[in-house]
Amino acid sequence: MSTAVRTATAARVVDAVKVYGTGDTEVRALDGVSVDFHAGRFTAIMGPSGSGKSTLMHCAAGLDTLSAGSAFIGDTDLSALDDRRLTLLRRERIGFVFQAFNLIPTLTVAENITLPLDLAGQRGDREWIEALVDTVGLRDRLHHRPGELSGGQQQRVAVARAFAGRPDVVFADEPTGNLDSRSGEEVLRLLGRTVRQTARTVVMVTHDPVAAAHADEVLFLADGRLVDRMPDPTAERVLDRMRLLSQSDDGVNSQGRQGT
Ligand SMILES: Nc1ncnc2c1ncn2[C@@H]1O[C@H](COP(=O)(O)OP(=O)(O)OP(=O)(O)O)[C@@H](O)[C@H]1O
Repeated sequence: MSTAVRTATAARVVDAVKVYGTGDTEVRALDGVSVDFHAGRFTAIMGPSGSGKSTLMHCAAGLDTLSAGSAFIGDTDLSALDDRRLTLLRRERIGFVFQAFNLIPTLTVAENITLPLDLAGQRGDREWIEALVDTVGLRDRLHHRPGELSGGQQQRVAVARAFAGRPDVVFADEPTGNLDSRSGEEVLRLLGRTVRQTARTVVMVTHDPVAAAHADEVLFLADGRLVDRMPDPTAERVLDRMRLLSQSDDGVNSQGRQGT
């Protein structure tokens, strides 16, 4: 794989609409969202339950398709790709970290880290992978199986795996949801450090203001719309913003939808 040509925007969606169901059961999970995920930055997506966070992430990452609007990875319009090309793009240009670590129990840590590359028939950049192993602090665990590791260590393997192919962007969906606060903190610091040291891009969906505070910027969704952006967040400010959002959410529920 060629080293990616860095554009200012690693991923973006433009006028993104996602509608589930039809008629009475129709849900507009995304209702006209436009957002750039800047290259070399760590962005968190927050919002009340049902606000569209996971839908936005899945559509931006090519795991789901938009009903209207466009999603781009770099300059590639995902809607222009057939299933095969989309699978290749996900494999080669996107990394994923999920709440469940999704490691293969029969493979060693080292084999899990390079699995996406092995599946793609690529050797990968050895120097990069060696540096990643040190960044995640797992050099002395490389020949262990996931079952011999703590939850935090397993998620660190998943983080290394997500970055192994030097992806344009890593999407993380509640990456600390299954971890105690200390291990969660370690994984978040690791994500932040990897972004800063390697100029990679991370987009993370989270419910947790403390987790969001590790990002360079927090985006807030409500009712399928982007309602605010907060650079240089702190947990307190994120929490305050979320409180306001859930209050206005109550207002929307009782008084009908209000303009954003
Ligand atoms: N496959 C689906 N079929 C029907 N409706 C869906 C589907 N996926 C999501 N929705 C609906 O779309 C809206 C947005 O869901 P989404 O999961 O994106 O929100 P979220 O902000 O990630 O929520 P949470 O914080 O609870 O995980 C919700 O009303 C949800 O019920």
